[in-house]
Amino acid sequence: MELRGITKRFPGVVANRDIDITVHRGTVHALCGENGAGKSTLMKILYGMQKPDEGTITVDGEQTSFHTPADAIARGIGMVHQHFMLAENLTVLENVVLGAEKLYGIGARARAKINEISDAYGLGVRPGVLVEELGVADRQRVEILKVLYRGARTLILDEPTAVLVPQEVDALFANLRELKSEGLTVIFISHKLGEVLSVADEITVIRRGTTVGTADPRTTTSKQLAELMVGSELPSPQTEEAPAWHAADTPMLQVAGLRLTQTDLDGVERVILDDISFTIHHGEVLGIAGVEGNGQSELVEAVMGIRDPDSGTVVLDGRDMSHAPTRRRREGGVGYIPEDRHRHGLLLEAPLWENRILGHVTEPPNSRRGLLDIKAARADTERIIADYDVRTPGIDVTAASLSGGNQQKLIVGREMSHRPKLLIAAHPTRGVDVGAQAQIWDQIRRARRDGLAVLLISADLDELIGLSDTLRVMYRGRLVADADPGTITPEELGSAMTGAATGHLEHPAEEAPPGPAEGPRPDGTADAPARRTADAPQDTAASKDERR
Ligand SMILES: Nc1ncnc2c1ncn2[C@@H]1O[C@H](COP(=O)(O)OP(=O)(O)OP(=O)(O)O)[C@@H](O)[C@H]1O
Repeated sequence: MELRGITKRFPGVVANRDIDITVHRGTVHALCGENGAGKSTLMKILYGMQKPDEGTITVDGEQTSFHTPADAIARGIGMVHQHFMLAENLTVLENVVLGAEKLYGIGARARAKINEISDAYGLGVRPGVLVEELGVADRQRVEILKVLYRGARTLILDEPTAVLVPQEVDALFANLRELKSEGLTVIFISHKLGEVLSVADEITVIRRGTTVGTADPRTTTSKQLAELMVGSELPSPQTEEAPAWHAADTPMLQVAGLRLTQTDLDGVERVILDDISFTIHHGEVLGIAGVEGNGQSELVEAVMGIRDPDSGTVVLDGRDMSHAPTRRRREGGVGYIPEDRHRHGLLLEAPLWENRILGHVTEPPNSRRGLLDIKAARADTERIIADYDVRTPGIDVTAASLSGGNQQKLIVGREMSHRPKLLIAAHPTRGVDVGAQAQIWDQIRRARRDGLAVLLISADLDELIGLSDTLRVMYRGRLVADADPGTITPEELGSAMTGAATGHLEHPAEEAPPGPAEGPRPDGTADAPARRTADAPQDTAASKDERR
């Protein structure tokens, strides 16, 4: 596939400027670049979601132009989005055939085809299972299978490893190698440079909308790749960890006996949060590790007052907030970086300066003596954009027009600007490039030294281990084990999380091959002694068979 001279302009921004890329069949091709470099725009063009202003796309020697994703699919190009688009209450088979009934029907032929594809690429997908019973990694495989079922020979994956634990990443990469060996082509976007180097055959680097070069993963280091991305030597490759840090004894957040149940459509009651209790002290980061879907999101929403638990208490800095609305909790000093930035973090169609006010209407500098101070809010938006390096043509563009990573930087900047006492941070650096990630980590560490308490949820285990003072594992709505962030490795933590969570599911494809070397941790260490878990009941992550 050849892209030549691709240019795409948006008001005030040239997202892609004369981009050239050649992707060879049967390879894994990675696309790297800073937030806002133009990667997603390029992939959207390739998938028919956006039309380039200039340039040509040639597939198998034939020049093509895509007007819709259907055109791209017809030419064998499929995309797996970061947000999975599966219907939970349908089976794998139903999800796969939905909208593609004409291909192999909806019965035995479709089932046979799914099994055939699954076997051919070692995906281990079973057509009869309900999607709601599947973990994140399995859902991703269903999404991949869905695209293959429609005849894709080239797969575009948008940050496919963002939600996976290390073992699942290894398994995904094994799948990608399998696809490649069958002559399929994979193009993927990732900010995790260690992973890029371990799986890609070719790397194209985009900087400020232009291709600045290709890198050979066999001879390039993460540092060199990052420098190619930013266009200069990295000022400091690693974030500086403060000297040994001890949190104060004063509790900032006390959660006790939190229980949340939900009744399914068929009347069955499911326990989402089961007797959750913990305390976070002033200056303490409590990290909660768990495979997505084990109650972490609901816990965050219960603490924020977005969800009403059945019972339990939430005490913030000595004040009972158990029944307080979200706004009062925020005014009580809670900063919130939500998991879903589009649903809870931003007003996508509003300009950046209005988004800067969002959730903080009554606080300075946004308001003065009860009145909105738009001038001050606008000026502060400019400041956040400069401080957090949010790449945008201005503060009057909509949040929707920012790249994903830049949207995230805006949210982090907004929440940190109000000097919260407690920060509820769900995946605070998801989609953020390596440079900005280090900056956000530093911000959180600095604020922690001034007493900030943090409830941290993250699928990035390096981040979770690197930032947390206390680490707990969540499984099926319960906090089942403690881990020592000082000694545990991401692989061990990943095992603790997946071992419990997937113990009852079939995972043939998760037999990971000898995987590529993992990158270093944020604190610079590579290996650590065995995991130490405490107070882990018998049926917990720690004691279950970790690899099925
Ligand atoms: N619909 C749009 N309207 C206006 N500007 C846009 C639109 N989509 C993207 N842009 C701009 O184009 C540029 C490239 O954005 P893009 O999303 O392609 O970056 P990216 O490399 O994928 O970044 P990230 O790593 O943060 O996802 C950015 O400056 C962004 O603000």
